[in-house]
Amino acid sequence: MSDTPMPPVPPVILGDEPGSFARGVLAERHPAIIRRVRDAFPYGPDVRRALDALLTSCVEGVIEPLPADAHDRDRWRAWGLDGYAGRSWYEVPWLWSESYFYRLLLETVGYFRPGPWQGLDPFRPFKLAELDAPETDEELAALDGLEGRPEPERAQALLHGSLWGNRADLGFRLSDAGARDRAAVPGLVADDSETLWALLAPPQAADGTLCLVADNAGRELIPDLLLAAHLLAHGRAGRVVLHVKPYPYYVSDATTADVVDALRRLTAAPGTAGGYGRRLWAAMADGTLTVRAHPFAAAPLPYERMPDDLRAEFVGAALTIVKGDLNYRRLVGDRLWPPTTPFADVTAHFPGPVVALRTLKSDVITGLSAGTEAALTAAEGRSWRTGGTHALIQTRK
Ligand SMILES: O=P(O)(O)OC[C@@]1(O)O[C@H](CO)[C@@H](O)[C@@H]1O
Repeated sequence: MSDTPMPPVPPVILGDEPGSFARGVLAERHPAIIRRVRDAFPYGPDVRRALDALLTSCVEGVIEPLPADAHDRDRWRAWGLDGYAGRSWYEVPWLWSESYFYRLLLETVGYFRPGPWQGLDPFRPFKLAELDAPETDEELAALDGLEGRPEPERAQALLHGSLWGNRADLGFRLSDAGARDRAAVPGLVADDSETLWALLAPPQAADGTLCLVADNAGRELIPDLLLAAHLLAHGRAGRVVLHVKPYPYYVSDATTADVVDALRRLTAAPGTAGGYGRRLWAAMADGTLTVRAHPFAAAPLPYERMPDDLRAEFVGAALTIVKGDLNYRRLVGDRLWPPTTPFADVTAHFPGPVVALRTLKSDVITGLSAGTEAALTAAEGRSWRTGGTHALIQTRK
């Protein structure tokens, strides 16, 4: 914790401000996602009608409750559903309305219901296209060039692979045609990687558990797994627990099925990548690498409100790495903090040392120096916050 007193806590972000990024996600990104899903599957007339109704509802309607027999209705009620049902999507916390949108989309396509579409990930075609892309082959082939380099250099390269892999967020790309082509800006807006490596220094780190809170599947998850394999192989972690989503979420968020797809992709790859894949497969088989899919991973709430069982897992970890933009919003609180608010202050609630690896794709930001904030704003106005071209590594010991 820093010594300076915390400034007043700003209110949570809502989607009601015209022209705001949050409103654009609700009014434009969500309808675009529904259309893409509708086009990607030969759903029958009932599902199509339901998707059309959801599209209308999420743009101009109100939040509908879950069906009375939904398996997780009580959970969503505990997460605030009763207070928000019947209200406009735009006037409740943005984090909540986004999360609930994905839950309702799964309801609409019959993901949780006994029937032909049960368990079929509506985002799977997009995830597979990403995994099969030639760019993935190129990224895997680049591992051969790292062989023989000193270990710290390889570790740093894999850390950056995992960090910048966070640009591969399909929700972001599906609704922002230019996102893929915009160049990443190599300089990080915050870089605590030295502290991160100190926390993962061998030999002490070799006994510790690393929690890796994953974000996107495919081209983000593969470098996450490569980083995990490297840390295990070099005494920087004794055990890795990979936290994924319990069901499809935010289009490309990783589930257990996506971990398996990524591992199969790796094991089938030639050269160095295939070796990483086989070691990771063996690590899952012997329990050195485990996967967790806690319901709270897809909760519409900040991590400050995590349940005790999940808290206990993070308490036991030597370090937790939290990937991505949404997890960052949940970690620091989905609020328009003054950008110089210390990261250590807003993550003081987190049980144990924590590192955020994130490309900037929403308005939330903390932990910048005044000079960095001023330079970014002078050069780009507000777009540096949401364009996905900047990244950060922030640590709280
Ligand atoms: O968490 P990720 O994959 O890095 O990004 C998720 C994201 O695209 O979705 C949200 C808006 O829908 C934003 O927080 C962010 O831009």
